[in-house]
Amino acid sequence: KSNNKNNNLSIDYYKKTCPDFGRIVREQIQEKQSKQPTTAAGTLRLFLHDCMVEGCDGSVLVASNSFNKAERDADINLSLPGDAFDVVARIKTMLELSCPNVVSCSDILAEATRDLVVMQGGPFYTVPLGRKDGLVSKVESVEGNLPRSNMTMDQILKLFAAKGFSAKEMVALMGAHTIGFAHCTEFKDRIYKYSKTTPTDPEINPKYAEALKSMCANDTNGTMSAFNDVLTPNKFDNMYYKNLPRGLAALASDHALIKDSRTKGFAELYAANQTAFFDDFARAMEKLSVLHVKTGNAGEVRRRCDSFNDLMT
Ligand code: HEM
Ligand SMILES: [Ca+2]
Ligand SMILES: [Ca+2]
Repeated sequence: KSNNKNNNLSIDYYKKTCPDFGRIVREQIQEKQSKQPTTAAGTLRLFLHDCMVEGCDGSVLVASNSFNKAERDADINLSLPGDAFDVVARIKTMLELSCPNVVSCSDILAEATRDLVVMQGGPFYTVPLGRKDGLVSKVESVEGNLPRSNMTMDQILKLFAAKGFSAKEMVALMGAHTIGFAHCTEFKDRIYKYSKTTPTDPEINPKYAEALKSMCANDTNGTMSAFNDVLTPNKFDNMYYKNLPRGLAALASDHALIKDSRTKGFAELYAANQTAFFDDFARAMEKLSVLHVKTGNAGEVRRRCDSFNDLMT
């Protein structure tokens, strides 16, 4: 059952016009994820970055051109991995062969994200379909709509509240960090210049802090990264929450979940009860996946996911 009504989306939107939609998405994500195991986490983050800016409308997929500097060029989006964009492009190519000009890129991203979460062991949730792709993607729209690892919990809660998410839903969504990476730049202040008296946050597990330091010391070109869940980085489970009290979170924003009375109880609940986490994560993802969706004439079905159909807009 969907929490969101009146958005004109439906589960069987492509039933007549593109009956193989679900199968094609599943086949492509399985092939891609088997070859590039970072695809799932990258795609889940790409989906978040799409939905939080202008809604789930594929605006993050558009590449900049001479007429327009797009969202992709915002500094926070530069670390989105190419494999995530690639899996969407591959699905689009296959769908254009099967049912040309029918399936939107925003629907592809929403469905692929869900299937990748399931493939990594996470919960199934329904993805209603019929999103149209947005006609706007501006680099300036990004700032202020996406969370940063150096934000206070107060700022993070406000940001998610502005998109309609409760503290509990936000904590459940953060469980996405049970898979994937963070680059050294995102946590180097916590290990090298935490305070005047101690360079390293004493709440990071000391052995883990040493491992992070020696890894990031070799980070000459900014490519080194740590798992957001160091124990089960490829498995979608509730380990991320169990890691928090052990000092095994690299990102300050992850550790902050157990430092704030508004979020701590939920993080403890999900650490103790994976079923509760899966249920709440699934409902929160359903909600995220219909955030400010565009239907009818408010958008288009892009021919290519990385450009608007009218190249001069
Ligand atoms: C307080 C809120 C959040 C903050 C501050 C935050 C911040 C970050 C940062 C800094 C990274 C590392 C990016 C990099 O260095 O490449 C990251 C990765 C990731 N984030 Fe979040 N995030 C938040 C919430 C979420 C939510 C709600 C989701 C999804 C529902 C999500 C999904 C992911 C995933 C899957 C990755 C791994 C990406 C990869 O491996 O390529 N995050 N996040
Ligand atoms: Ca968007
Ligand atoms: Ca995990």
